[in-house]
Amino acid sequence: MTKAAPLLPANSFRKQVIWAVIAANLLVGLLTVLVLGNVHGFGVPAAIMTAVFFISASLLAARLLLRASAQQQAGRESLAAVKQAQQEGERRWRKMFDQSPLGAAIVAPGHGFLDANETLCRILGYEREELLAKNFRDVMHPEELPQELERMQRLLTGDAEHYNSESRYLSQSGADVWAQVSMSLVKDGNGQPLYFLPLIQDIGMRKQAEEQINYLAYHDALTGLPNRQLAKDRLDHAVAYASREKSGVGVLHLDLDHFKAINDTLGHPVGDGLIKKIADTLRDCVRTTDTIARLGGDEFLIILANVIDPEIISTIATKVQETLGTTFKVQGHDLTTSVSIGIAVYPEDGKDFDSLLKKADTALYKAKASGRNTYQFYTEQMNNEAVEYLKIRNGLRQALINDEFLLHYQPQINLADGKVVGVEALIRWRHPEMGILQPGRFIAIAEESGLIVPMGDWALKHACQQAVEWRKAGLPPIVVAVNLSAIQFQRGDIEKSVVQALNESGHDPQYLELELTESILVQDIEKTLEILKRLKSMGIKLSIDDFGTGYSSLSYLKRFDVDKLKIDQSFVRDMASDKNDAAIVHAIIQMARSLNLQVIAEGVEDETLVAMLHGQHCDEAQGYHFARPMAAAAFVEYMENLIAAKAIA
Ligand SMILES: Nc1nc2c(ncn2[C@@H]2O[C@H](COP(=O)(O)O[C@H]3[C@@H](O)[C@H](n4cnc5c(=O)[nH]c(N)nc54)O[C@@H]3COP(=O)(O)O)[C@@H](O)[C@H]2O)c(=O)[nH]1
Repeated sequence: MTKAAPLLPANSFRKQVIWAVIAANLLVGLLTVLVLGNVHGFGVPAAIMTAVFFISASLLAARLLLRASAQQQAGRESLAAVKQAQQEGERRWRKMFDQSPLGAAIVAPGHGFLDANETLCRILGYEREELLAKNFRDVMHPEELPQELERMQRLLTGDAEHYNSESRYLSQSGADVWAQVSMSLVKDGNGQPLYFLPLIQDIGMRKQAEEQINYLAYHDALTGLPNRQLAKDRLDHAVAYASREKSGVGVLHLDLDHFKAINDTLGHPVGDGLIKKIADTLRDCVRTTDTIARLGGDEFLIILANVIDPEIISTIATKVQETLGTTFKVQGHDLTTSVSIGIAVYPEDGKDFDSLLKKADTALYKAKASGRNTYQFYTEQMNNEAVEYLKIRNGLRQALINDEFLLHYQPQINLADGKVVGVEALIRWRHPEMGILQPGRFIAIAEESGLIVPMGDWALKHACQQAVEWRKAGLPPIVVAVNLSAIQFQRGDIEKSVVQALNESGHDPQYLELELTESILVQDIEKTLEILKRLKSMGIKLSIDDFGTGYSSLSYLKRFDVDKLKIDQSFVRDMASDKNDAAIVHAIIQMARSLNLQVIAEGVEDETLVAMLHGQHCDEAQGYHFARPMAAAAFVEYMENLIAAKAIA
């Protein structure tokens, strides 16, 4: 607009000239009328006609002149406007180029820099002159160069018009610069390449965030070790490599023994500290080509790649056990731990992560079950056991809902007069597929899952109800002994369960005996003492089961005010042939007598044992010699037979 302003005076001057011409023509017209009319003798009309013609012609000429002038003027104006617009466009483009938040450059088809804006200089860390002295190839990352040149070549050959890519560049200091590039090729009117126009956005922050997210997705936050996802990836690679090289892969599943106790007693920060130290220690046990991963909690995974001699797996397992067997100092605590290891091997035990880990897990379970601090290779036999284990574990909850449990009762005999003084209630499971299962098959699993609590409540309730029914059926009053698990003391409300079982059934507490294991008495002693005191005050009897196999401490016998010791059947069974067992049984009976406790021997299978126990003044006995555990109805029959036999005698 500033350049258009001087056109106006020229325009009005031109109009003034034209109007002057018209005025002159009019004047000439008038003079013509006067001269022709007066001098040459034209008649007035003819003179007027001539003048009118003259004037009209003048006016027409003036109009044409004016129009032509206006058109000429407009042409000149539009040319100037185009020029002005062009200049304006260039100015805008330059401003955009210079001030763009994107790095921009003009690069010759031969890759030399023709121009570069401030942002690009800043992204790459160059002064403008320095950058313009470079070639575009100089700032490309060597690893990206071949692809990037190929893409640019495609623009030159017309195979592509434009491309976007994420590429690495090199900054002036040699650091990697991640950028999003949008590249176009500008051509002239004949389609000949003029220059490349790359627009470059620094995406370093985004890449950093992506890398961080990626790292977290594949690593354990506490130890920095690969997590399960990355372990799977590494195992897949190790298996692919081993398959090409005809070698093996060892998968070692580690689980720390009794780690929970450290967490529970010293707190989670100490537990975490120990896990970190163990992770560091494990790193030193294997080659850099092997993988140590943390699967969570106290579980680790070692992947031994390219195993040529399988012996190496045992060697590493032993090394790991020995190394982790040392003392770790964590927050001022000296901690010792041990580890159980389950091992599966590619290709024998599986070909993928899931099957190898599953088998290593099965072997780990076996290692735990066989006393911990050991390692076990997977065997097919373990698989059968694992399948059964899972079947039982999954079926237990349903068994409670479907009322699949039942109690059998084994008589307890007074050795002095041969009378039945009690029964032990022993649980069984009528499994829908596997038939009647003995407690040895499922009690430990029920303890592990916590289901022993509702199962124990069920046994208490049904044993009390049964005792009441027997009384109603006319049997003499006898004590019913119910086994309790340590887990019922830890996780359940045993006092409430007992009271409820007694109240609901109406059973006399004097005829209820609770069989406790020694492990119950050594856990949370003060709390257990209080509970047992209250139960005893109700008239309930307490016996200690499997006596001799545990801590066998005299102090707790006194403190807990128990009524009876039950000598474990492992001593009773062989006491006739094994002097040591005989001595242990004798010592337990003597100790019980001196503490004024009743004593019962379990596992009595023959008359010789009965005679020996009677001779040593053992109070009671239980075993196959008298009767096997039996169903409630069978017990009624058993008792009626006994009573009838006595009556006849
Ligand atoms: N927490 C709970 N534990 C329970 C419950 N019911 C049972 N159990 C525990 O299971 C253990 C195994 O019981 P079971 O398989 O029934 O075996 C008992 C007897 O059948 C067996 N026994 C008895 N006499 C003999 C014999 O002469 N020879 C021989 N080889 N075995 C015999 O001993 C088991 C009784 O042992 P105990 O309890 O130590 O007296 C069992 O030990 C219970 O701990 C339950 O409801 N809850």
